[in-house]
Amino acid sequence: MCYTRTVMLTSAASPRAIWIVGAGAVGLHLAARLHEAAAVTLVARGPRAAALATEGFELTGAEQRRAFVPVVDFAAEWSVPAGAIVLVAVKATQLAETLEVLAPRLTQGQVLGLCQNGLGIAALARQRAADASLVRVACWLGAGLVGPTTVRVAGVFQLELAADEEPARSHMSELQGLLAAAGYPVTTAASVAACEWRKSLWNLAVSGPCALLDAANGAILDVPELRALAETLLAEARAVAAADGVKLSDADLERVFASTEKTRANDNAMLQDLRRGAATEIAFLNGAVARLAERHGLSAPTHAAVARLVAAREVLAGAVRRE
Ligand SMILES: NC(=O)C1=CN([C@@H]2O[C@H](COP(=O)(O)OP(=O)(O)OC[C@H]3O[C@@H](n4cnc5c(N)ncnc54)[C@H](OP(=O)(O)O)[C@@H]3O)[C@@H](O)[C@H]2O)C=CC1
Ligand SMILES: CC(C)(CO)C(=O)C(=O)O
Repeated sequence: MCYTRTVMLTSAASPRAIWIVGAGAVGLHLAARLHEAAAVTLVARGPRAAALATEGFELTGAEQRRAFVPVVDFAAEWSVPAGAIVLVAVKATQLAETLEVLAPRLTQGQVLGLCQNGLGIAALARQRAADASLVRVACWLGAGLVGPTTVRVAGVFQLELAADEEPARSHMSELQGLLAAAGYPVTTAASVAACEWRKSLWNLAVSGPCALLDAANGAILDVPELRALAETLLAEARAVAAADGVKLSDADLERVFASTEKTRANDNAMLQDLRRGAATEIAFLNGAVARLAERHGLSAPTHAAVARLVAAREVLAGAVRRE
């Protein structure tokens, strides 16, 4: 079933077409803000696709907006218009299967923005969508789906973009302008790897420990043992990042605690995933650091332990089956 209404993009004055694949918390936040400045189409799946097409969607909490944009069902026959910027806002765990279907629908050089948290996201996309112009979009925001068409927003800090080569870098500048026009503070990182590491630091130090203890983010600041654990995780991450060619600054590490202060009441996404028995992104976070450490002849034992414990919780929560 395809719910697309006709969007004509013919004249130079037409708004830029932006296709957002994945209509969850991040996808709907981007759609709600961007649709005033661009011609946004959502690619959704399952019953959510029909609900979004008939009811639209809303942001609640720290940001209140209602929006209504064209919706395409992922399971239908569809193709992406050649000039469209495509933002992929599915979970890291859903990226490979999504790109399997999306990549053949892209034209050579099409801009692909990757919104996932985690390390190795751009590398995965390079393997699956080799002809696309990849732009990394790190989302420093807190939001969660509280219904099929409702997103609760906890706070929006910034988006950080990165691209490693032309023409992706030029496309990144255009995307930066569109996102800024939509009200996001937008910065850029020196490289895709730096962008991935800088954003992942927060998730590496906070998400796993709080998810394992069923605690809100603030526990990292309030419980000295957890703060010490977070500092150990950050120190290990910094050494592995350096071996990976990314120099993380003291400010990058300190920002983890400042962001936690601003989101102290939030239950992080990994905790929410475990609570609802869903797979987490641990393999792209602490698990990825442990693997990279090994590749560089280092060890990151604390990341390895957190990754194993979260993986065990996934099994116990019924999110993944033990083979
Ligand atoms: N939420 C947040 O505050 C933040 C999230 N991020 C990152 O952004 C990414 C997305 O997170 P979030 O929005 O929270 O996740 P959600 O689970 O809320 O949204 C992902 C959406 O993508 C849909 N989806 C998955 N595969 C497909 C597909 N092939 N076709 C169409 N739709 C698909 C999912 O559908 P279904 O429900 O059917 O699985 C779901 O609706 C993650 O990597 C996360 O780490 C980064 C910073 C902050
Ligand atoms: C804003 C912050 C740091 C915490 O909510 C985040 O970006 C995340 O949850 O991934």
